[in-house]
Amino acid sequence: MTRRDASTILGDYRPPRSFFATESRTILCEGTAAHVHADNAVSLAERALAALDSQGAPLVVGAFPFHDKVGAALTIPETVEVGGGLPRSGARGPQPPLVPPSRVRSLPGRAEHRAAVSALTDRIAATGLRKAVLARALDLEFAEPVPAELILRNLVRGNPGGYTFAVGDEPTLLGASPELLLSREGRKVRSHPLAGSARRCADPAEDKANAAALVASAKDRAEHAMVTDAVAAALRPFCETLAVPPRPELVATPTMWHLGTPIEGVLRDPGVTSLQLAAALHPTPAVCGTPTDLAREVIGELEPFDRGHYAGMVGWMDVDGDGEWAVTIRCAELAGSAMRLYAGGGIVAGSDPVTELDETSAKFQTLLRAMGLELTP
Ligand SMILES: C=C(O[C@H]1C=CC=C(C(=O)O)[C@@H]1O)C(=O)O
Repeated sequence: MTRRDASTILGDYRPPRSFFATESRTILCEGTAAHVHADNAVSLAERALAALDSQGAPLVVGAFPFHDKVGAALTIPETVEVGGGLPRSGARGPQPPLVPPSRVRSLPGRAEHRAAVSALTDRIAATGLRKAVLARALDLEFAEPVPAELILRNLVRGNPGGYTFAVGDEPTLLGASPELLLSREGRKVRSHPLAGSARRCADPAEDKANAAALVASAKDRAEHAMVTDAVAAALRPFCETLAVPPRPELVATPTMWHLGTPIEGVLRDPGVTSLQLAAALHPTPAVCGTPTDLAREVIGELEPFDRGHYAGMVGWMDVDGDGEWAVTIRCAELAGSAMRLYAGGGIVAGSDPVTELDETSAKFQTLLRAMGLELTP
């Protein structure tokens, strides 16, 4: 493992290398010493640790998809470069030289998404389902191959505080997630569940009013509480102490306001790894729902596309079990000149189809802005 300047590391990223950055750390991985395959998150966690031990490698990186059935592969890289946090301005950087896409298609269409939200609220009223996250995919087709490295640089620059990643090749998973699923450093564990959203506005008064309305919204607080409760319940058995603030705080990203709850715990058994803990949490109701099985079923029925790596987890783990795993949201999969963006929102009793459609449209802006595209999908 080599230490390098964070900006040099970012400059060196190009597919098929893997990149992952937080506020305080930048990681670039190259080559594949070994793949770690598993068909569920729990066995992936076990195999990853065994592979790190047997390879004598510093860390494992990669992404785990939403559905277990897709199967997951993490990579033990041949070389790893690590740096500190990247300078981030929050401003848009130089735009990638992209001409607008020749084709834009929402899956489902806007009217169909509103209809699906209505169908889901009916289901919530009639059954034991309390929440499910309904997503849209946005397919963009360009005349030329899209440069992943330019989009990544703008994602990093435009999302201070985000977990920025680029993993794999054909497709490359790219994104800037605001949500920490799990980090472990020694015995200290952290999670930062987010749920409950409002769009940011250029007009400061309107922006402030949106934030105030979000904090005051009983619907959003209920939607948020389901995630926090699930995360706390999953972590508690592993923890000697677990601090869960009683009320969420307002979290700002450049495109969205969210309700967020910073959770911190101290592990009972220091041998439990970050990936084992992340596997115990995944999928939280921030991307699936409550109860999990009913939500997964209704998502499969109502979403007309495969989530791929969207709504999974992405990150790294070292040989001591320390690591950081972000929830794979505000992301896209890029293959040559074709790109699929994903955005979803939690639906609960009282969710409004038009507001929910607008929320997904606002969430797409993380990627669209990084690509210099002005679209309101
Ligand atoms: C599922 C997504 O966001 C989650 C994270 C924050 C807020 C959310 C919400 O308010 O619905 C979602 O649970 C997404 O961005 O695709």
